[in-house]
Amino acid sequence: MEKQPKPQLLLSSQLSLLNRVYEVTLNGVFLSWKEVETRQKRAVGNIYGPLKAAGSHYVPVCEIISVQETEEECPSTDLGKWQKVPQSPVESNQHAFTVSYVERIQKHRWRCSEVTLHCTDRTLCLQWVQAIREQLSLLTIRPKRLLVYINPYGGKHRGKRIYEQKVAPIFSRACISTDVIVTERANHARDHLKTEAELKKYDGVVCVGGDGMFSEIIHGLISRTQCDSGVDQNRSDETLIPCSLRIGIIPAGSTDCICYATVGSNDPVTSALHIVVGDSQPMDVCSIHHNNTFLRYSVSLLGYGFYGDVLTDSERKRWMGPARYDISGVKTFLSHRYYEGTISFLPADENVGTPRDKLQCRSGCNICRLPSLDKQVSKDEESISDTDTKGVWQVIRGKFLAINAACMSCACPRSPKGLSPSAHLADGTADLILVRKCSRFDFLRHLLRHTNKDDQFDHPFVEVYRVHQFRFTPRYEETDSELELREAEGSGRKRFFSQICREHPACNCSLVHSSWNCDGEILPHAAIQVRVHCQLIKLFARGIEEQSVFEEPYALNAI
Ligand SMILES: CCCCCCCCCCCCC/C=C/[C@@H](O)[C@H](COP(=O)(O)O)NC(C)=O
Ligand SMILES: Nc1ncnc2c1ncn2[C@@H]1O[C@H](COP(=O)(O)OP(=O)(O)O)[C@@H](O)[C@H]1O
Ligand SMILES: [Ca+2]
Repeated sequence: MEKQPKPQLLLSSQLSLLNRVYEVTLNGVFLSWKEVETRQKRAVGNIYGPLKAAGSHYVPVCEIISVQETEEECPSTDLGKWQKVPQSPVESNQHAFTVSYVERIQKHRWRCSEVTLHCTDRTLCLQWVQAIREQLSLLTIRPKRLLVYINPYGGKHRGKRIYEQKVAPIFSRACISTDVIVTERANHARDHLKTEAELKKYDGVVCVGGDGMFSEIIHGLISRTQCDSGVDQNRSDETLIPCSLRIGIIPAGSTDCICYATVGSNDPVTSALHIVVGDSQPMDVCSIHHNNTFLRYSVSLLGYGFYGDVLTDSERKRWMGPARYDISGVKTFLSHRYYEGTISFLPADENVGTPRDKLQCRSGCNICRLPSLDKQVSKDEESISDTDTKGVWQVIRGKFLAINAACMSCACPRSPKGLSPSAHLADGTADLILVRKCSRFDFLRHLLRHTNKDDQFDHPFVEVYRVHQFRFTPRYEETDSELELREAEGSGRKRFFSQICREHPACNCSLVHSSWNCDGEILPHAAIQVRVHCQLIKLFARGIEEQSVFEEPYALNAI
């Protein structure tokens, strides 16, 4: 392996911290402070092992939040402290600066930590502050100005408080200026972004709320971007223009799966810190059309049958807060409804992996770095029968308890590995999961596997495909010729029965329709066409970090 050149040393001094002397060093990559060993301590070190690792701290410059000159503590209270070790020249000083930086704690959460270093004189102190600030100013990926939307009614109605108490102080410490809009109605944020917001003024948009609120933000931003570039969203074959502004999610909703699946936790402070350091995570977006009319975009779950019915029922119980999903989940499970229809899909190349390969998408994911692009764009219905070897549409008919498409894992606290644990955030594909009609007991086993380590796809009634595009037509909307073709395969009695049902859609037979749950919103149509747009948006996130990143902070040989 090629040896990395050592970064240039910028500043190095002996400064004091909690009555001890440290060698403090700044280079273009790290700020480090290492305790200076006294003879007495070295002797202890010989007994218990080297002191170096224990007394050394390394903070990557890109994880420093801010630096400021520290207001002096009252000298009289400090005096005793300083007098304890009077020999050292650094300890008689009163000048100090404080560096705030990212610290990793358990479960992928980040915290803002601080170190205050004391200097012999003010000149040295200012020199340090200036040197660190200069390094921070080179980090041009960091946002300086943000547009914040808060949904005050998301989740447990704590959005405003979460922002004011946990997020705003971090932004102000990082010298980020903000314009804050507390929404007054549903779609306020979407409409404001679409038509009014002066987007040029900002380096990013922050969404304080749940998946539904995030959905509003991306609808506003994507529509605005297409509109500004003259792209017609109603055409399902259009190549959409990626949005340039990044979006930060401060979780304050009910499921918050987009935050959880891109950061690894639902923690407002962690999200705020990912925004401050200027992380960037590209993300796929599905466009959903009904004939040639644009309906919606989706980034997480698109679910017909079970998840559609859970959402429809839970909307009536919004007053319950996040618990509504549990109550509606049990109710929907007990109703055990199945739906008949046809799904056709354009499978992805196998070199992007498969939904069952157990290769999870993590920070710096290789599959997302070289995404598989949907080269064959379907122009119309004809391509369903396209026999081109590059991408052949496949057709599946049947009775389904659930049809789910996951553009990413959809991991959330309810299901830590998610609906499709190996789905990728930015590979240009979605995982299409078909759960065929089965017994209640089997369906329960499948559902419960979302909550433990067992493979939820390892059932004979579950199929999963990695796709670029798919379509769904519920049986009651199939054209007469399609139905006749299918019914010719069945018995005359079945044909008579289904005809009756088409005339009585309210009866409890297999022709009753469900709705699509699209990132927590109900879609008005059951027959839809879906296409994945690779990396259409970017978040202030970096994907879920491997655990070892915080267990062994950084490769020390890079220093
Ligand atoms: C009987 C035991 C059942 C356990 C099943 C656990 C499966 C959990 C899989 C959850 C997948 C969630 C995908 C996220 C969807 C969100 O977009 C949506 C809206 O979230 P929001 O309310 O806006 O935060 N939430 C739901 C529950 O539909
Ligand atoms: N001020 C508001 N009043 C009512 N509804 C709003 C407001 N702002 C946003 N919404 C809507 O609230 C819905 C739920 O928001 P979300 O933040 O996702 O919370 P939850 O996760 O609890 O569903 C979204 O569909 C969003 O459009
Ligand atoms: Ca994807």
